[in-house]
Amino acid sequence: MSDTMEMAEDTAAAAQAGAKPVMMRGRDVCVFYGEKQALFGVDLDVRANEVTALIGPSGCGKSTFLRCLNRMNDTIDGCRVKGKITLQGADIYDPKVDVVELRASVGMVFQKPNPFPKSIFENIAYGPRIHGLAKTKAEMEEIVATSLQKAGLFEEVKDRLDEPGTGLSGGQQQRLCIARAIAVSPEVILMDEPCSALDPIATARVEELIDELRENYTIVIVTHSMQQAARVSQRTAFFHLGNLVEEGPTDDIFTSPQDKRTQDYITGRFG
Ligand SMILES: Nc1ncnc2c1ncn2[C@@H]1O[C@H](COP(=O)(O)OP(=O)(O)OP(=O)(O)O)[C@@H](O)[C@H]1O
Repeated sequence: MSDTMEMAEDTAAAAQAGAKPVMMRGRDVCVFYGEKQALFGVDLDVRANEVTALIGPSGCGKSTFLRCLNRMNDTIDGCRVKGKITLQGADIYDPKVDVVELRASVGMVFQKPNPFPKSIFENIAYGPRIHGLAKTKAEMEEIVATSLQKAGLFEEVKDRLDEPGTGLSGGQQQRLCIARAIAVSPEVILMDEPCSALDPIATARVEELIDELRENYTIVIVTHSMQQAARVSQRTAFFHLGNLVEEGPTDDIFTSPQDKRTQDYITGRFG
């Protein structure tokens, strides 16, 4: 079946079942770092306008899977990805895919806020500029303002857009990085432990933001905190030793996991 037909069937089936349509789909995803296999045949659907949390003990392959979704693993020497991953039905590993465009559609926010050593304005304007999204200065100012608004940062920085992004607090820097991802109009935002370097107040602010963003974007978040997964996600996927053990609605995973390994992890028997 063609990717487009598969996608049309998914959308129809999802609508009938009251579920959100599939935005990204991984099938039989295997990842190798040199000889070492890090992921074993992962099948996972990421649904539109939902937050999907990837949880599991250290080294289980959460970040590896996340990086497959925007081909960030391409940048790691010796890393090979097998299987199929689609974005809105289109194979993202097709040789014709422009990886820079893909990473605009599937943006990424990292563990440690990493603003460029430039002004707040330039941090946001850089992506739209290289993607040719603004024809005039006024259009660029509009994109910068809207992106900062969507990331809940505009009010705090509107009077100092020409000051360095690195001068903001950690939580503000992380929201700046989220605004930077938003500025190039992504479909999906990947977040790799986005709160692990933040204090509880900044964490709460970013978690609220994630909840707001789901209205317009699809979010996949790697988190070590089960409380965070429970607070922010609608679906949770539990990984263990490179395998996807189970996935489903977050409430089900936390209240009635099907697999003993999931149960042991969420009850704190290992981690
Ligand atoms: N660049 C790399 N080179 C070699 N091996 C790697 C690399 N990145 C990850 N691995 C290995 O792949 C496996 C999965 O790692 P990954 O970072 O995806 O797990 P994780 O669940 O995100 O872990 P953590 O919660 O500690 O961040 C681990 O055994 C890890 O050592």
